[in-house]
Amino acid sequence: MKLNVTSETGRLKGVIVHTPGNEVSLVNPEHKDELLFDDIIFEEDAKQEHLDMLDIFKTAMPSDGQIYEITDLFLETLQMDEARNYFIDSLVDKLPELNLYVVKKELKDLSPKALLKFVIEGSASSGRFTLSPTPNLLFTRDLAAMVGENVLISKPAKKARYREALLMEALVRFHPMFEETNKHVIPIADQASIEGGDVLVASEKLVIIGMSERTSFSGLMTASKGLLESGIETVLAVDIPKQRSSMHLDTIFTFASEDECIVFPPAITERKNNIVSMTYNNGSITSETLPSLKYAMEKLMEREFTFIKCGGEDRTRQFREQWTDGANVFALAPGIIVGYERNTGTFQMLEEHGYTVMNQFDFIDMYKDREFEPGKEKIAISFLGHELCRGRGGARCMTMPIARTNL
Ligand SMILES: NC(=[NH2+])NCCC[C@H](N)C(=O)O
Repeated sequence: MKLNVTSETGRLKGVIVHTPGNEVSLVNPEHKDELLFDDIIFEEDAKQEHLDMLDIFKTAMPSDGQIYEITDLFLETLQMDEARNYFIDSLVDKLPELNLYVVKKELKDLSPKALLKFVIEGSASSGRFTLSPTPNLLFTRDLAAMVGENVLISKPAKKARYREALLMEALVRFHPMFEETNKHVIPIADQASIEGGDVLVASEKLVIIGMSERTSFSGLMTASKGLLESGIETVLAVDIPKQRSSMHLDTIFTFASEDECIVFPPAITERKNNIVSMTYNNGSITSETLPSLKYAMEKLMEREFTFIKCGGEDRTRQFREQWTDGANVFALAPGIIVGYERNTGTFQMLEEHGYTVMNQFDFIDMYKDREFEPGKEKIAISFLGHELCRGRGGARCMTMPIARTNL
């Protein structure tokens, strides 16, 4: 599969996900905050909700579309001696606070499967050494972002996500799937942070990056420089509130179609002069402050945009639905989106904007005997995610698209 993503809404052809496993059952409520979970989640239901979400994807994707489980890709990577050694060395060297040098030899002796289990769940069969689990692996979005044929490997801001990032780095570096892509890695400065949830690929020319709790100024600037050097014409930086509830730009702003976005009004439309556009001129970056995101997008993309309010008009509902990822929809094709069913105010707004609202089971049933072909009809598909949403992420957070085709 050729890896290439030049929009947020082009028809989805390839996507990397992680169906939650035992690691979420290992979250102790005493440590949930440092593990970036706001509650403990029930593994069996979370798993089922996730598998049901994947069934929607399978129904909507073209017949040659592919859904990859990230643990399968990690395992294939760690089966290569060179990759395994590289990964263990970086784990020991880059996370010195874990004192893993003590068990470095033991780690090298583990089978690829046991090593992966140790990294994700935090304990190896010998039980001699334990770490906290990595329950956020579920949010594959944050580990990297495909931008055109380039890949930006995230540098997480939070310790709880460091191990995931190292796995991702080894995956991109060694897995044959990334053989072409790994020649086009956007470099990020040391000690800078940037996470995939802050990177939105608006078009082949325009990337939007959130400056958030997770993406630092230097993360933003080095990523922007790399992207502009790789052929992106403009990067729009969006300064957003640095807070838990909106840790990434995609928690308050996502694309639904080529000219419609779902937005959380208090942090998007009610903020002014928080946008900086950056372009590249003869080796240096030129910047300009712009009054609003809508203004900037309309100017740069040369079309009008409709911003649909997450939660609808009622302010409390806007806040409640943003908290449960109402603004975090994922597009399977332009105007074909999925989001958590509980965000009823958001779905109502989508209906008012011409979307047919359907639940996951009706959608799957409707296309069980025929292939889904995206056409003019806009469809907002709702799915159950009462457990999943407690991890503070929605459909976009749980997906890392690697191939989309523009219709
Ligand atoms: N792209 C996203 N919005 N991801 C959500 C990640 C949520 C996760 N618990 C974290 O705090 O890291």
